[in-house]
Amino acid sequence: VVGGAVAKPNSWPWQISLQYLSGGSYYHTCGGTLIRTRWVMTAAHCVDTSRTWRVVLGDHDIYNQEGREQYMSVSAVYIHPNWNSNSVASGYDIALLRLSSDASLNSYVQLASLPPSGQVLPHNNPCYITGWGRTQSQFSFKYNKSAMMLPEIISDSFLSSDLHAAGGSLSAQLKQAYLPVVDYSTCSRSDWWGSTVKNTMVCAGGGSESGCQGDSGGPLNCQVSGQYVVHGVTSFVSSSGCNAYKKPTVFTRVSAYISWISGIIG
Ligand SMILES: CC(C)c1ccc(NC(=O)[C@@H]2CCCN2C(=O)[C@H](CCCC[NH3+])NC(=O)C(F)(F)F)cc1
Repeated sequence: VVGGAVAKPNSWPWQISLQYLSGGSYYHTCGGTLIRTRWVMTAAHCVDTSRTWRVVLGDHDIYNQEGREQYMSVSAVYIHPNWNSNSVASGYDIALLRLSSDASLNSYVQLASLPPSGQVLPHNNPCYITGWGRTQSQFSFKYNKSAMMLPEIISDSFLSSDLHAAGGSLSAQLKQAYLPVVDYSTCSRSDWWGSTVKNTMVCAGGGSESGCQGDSGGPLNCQVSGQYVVHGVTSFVSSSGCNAYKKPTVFTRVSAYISWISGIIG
């Protein structure tokens, strides 16, 4: 999350951290939403590689154990059948994870509410994105020696390389940012996302605050009649920067997939 603030611990009790096993340790890679005691909703692009996954419930600081966490293993991954990993713009960026055991619900771990099938929120509907994703965009900077008056002592190898840096690292603590809905007619304007965005998606934000790498799969929490409802699954941002101008964060529209979800979880 770029901008926003650290969330009050466990104030989004359906937010999960999806982690993968590598070299004996687990690493946060995506967010997700607890929708039943044995089911988590996330993005297809988070789980379209075969790894050993775990889901952490009740987390706040992903690098420190604070005693409220529940560590769940994943018994099955259901990726939407129409998902195409080469084309995030086609949509269907949604997946369900079946947990090996039931979550224990308490004040730190709760189920999310999902919207009714087909519900589309109006422009500027209040929503919050939550996640442990990067806090700044990544950047890459190409040096061009001839174009820059640099002392000869600076080696070509250094200069010829791109300067890549993880503009932001993951946030240790869960963050939230206020991202109001951008309606489809605005979001699909040619100087916004154009035809890249589909009406099976939700756009939100578009200012200086946004989702960023590592927030994928997490919830867009929208206020509807005084209650928070998870209307989006964080899907993509601009490849030229997380909070790029007129490129709001794009979410899978959950209300477009309610029948698919019901067909899987019963
Ligand atoms: C033009 C369209 C097809 C298109 C739109 C947006 C992108 N964005 C990106 O590639 C940026 C850069 C790093 C990852 N990323 C993303 O947007 C990834 C999803 C990538 C899925 C495709 N591999 N999602 C996120 O970073 C986010 F915001 F959800 F946390 C790429 C292509």
